[in-house]
Amino acid sequence: MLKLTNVTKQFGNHTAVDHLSLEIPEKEMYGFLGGNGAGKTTTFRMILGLLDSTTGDISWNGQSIHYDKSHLIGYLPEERGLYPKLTVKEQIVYLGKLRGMKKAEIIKELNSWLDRFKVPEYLNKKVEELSKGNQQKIQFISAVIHQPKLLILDEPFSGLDPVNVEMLKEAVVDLKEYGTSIVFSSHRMEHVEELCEHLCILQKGKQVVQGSLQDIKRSYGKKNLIVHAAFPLEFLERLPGVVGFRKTTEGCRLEIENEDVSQLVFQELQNKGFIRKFELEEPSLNDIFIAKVGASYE
Ligand SMILES: Nc1ncnc2c1ncn2[C@@H]1O[C@H](COP(=O)(O)OP(=O)(O)OP(=O)(O)O)[C@@H](O)[C@H]1O
Repeated sequence: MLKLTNVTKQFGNHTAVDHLSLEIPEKEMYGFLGGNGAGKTTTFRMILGLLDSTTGDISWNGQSIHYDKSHLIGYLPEERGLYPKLTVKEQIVYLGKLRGMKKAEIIKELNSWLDRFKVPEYLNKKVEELSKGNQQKIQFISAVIHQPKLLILDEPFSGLDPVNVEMLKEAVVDLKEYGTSIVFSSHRMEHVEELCEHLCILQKGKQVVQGSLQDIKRSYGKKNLIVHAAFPLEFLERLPGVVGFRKTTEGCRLEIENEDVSQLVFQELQNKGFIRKFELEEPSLNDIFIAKVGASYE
């Protein structure tokens, strides 16, 4: 289990990470969210031992994490860094050996990943000859080749087409099922919503939301109401309890204070004309993210 207790990182007077505490057990994918500059990469660097925390403690199964534990950890950084002139094989063999693996073992593992990603022909290609998306697959392989117990993925799906996103998602879910603890950062809320049971949202280094996805949604309270109708719906905006209104091609999407407000909306719609859809929805993670940090996303 990865445990961060009251971790703070200061750069001069600037507090990049402010009393961060979290726990990530085995077989768990933890969503780590925040706008630009929120402190995600700084946290990852502290977990990796590349930066020392100013105060607080980071431990893996009860022991402090040091840089010499790097074989335990796999890291896919946001800024990709492969050697363009090396072939895929040379590259991964080099990185695997740094993590204490034997050449034969590395090649076996690499071939199985290349097969899985449907690119076995890339084994002897230079990295610079591959498309950006395929380089991304190789970078992913370089992060998992040594079967790390803890995997840190910073924006793993950026730059990938939808087919490859699905392929990588399946790989990540399998690693989780296999027992890996995964920390996953993304600006794409729907990916986090799909993959993570627990998450936190950072703003200016502080956790403004944390817990299970289900509890976070429940405690947010507000719900969305989708209405499709054959008559104008603007009047709904003025009803008490309706806190947001967005016109859509087929009707509108309301944000309501709580689910009881849907009764009132339903009554107001009756006898006004044909209603094709009336549906109460949980708030999306995107709604919650925008409500909590939207004003200062940049
Ligand atoms: N080495 C450093 N020296 C000084 N300030 C730093 C350093 N590294 C990060 N910061 C500052 O710490 C804050 C957090 O940065 P960090 O890179 O961790 O954010 P992030 O959440 O990863 O953002 P993004 O989503 O844009 O990658 C920012 O205000 C940044 O300017």
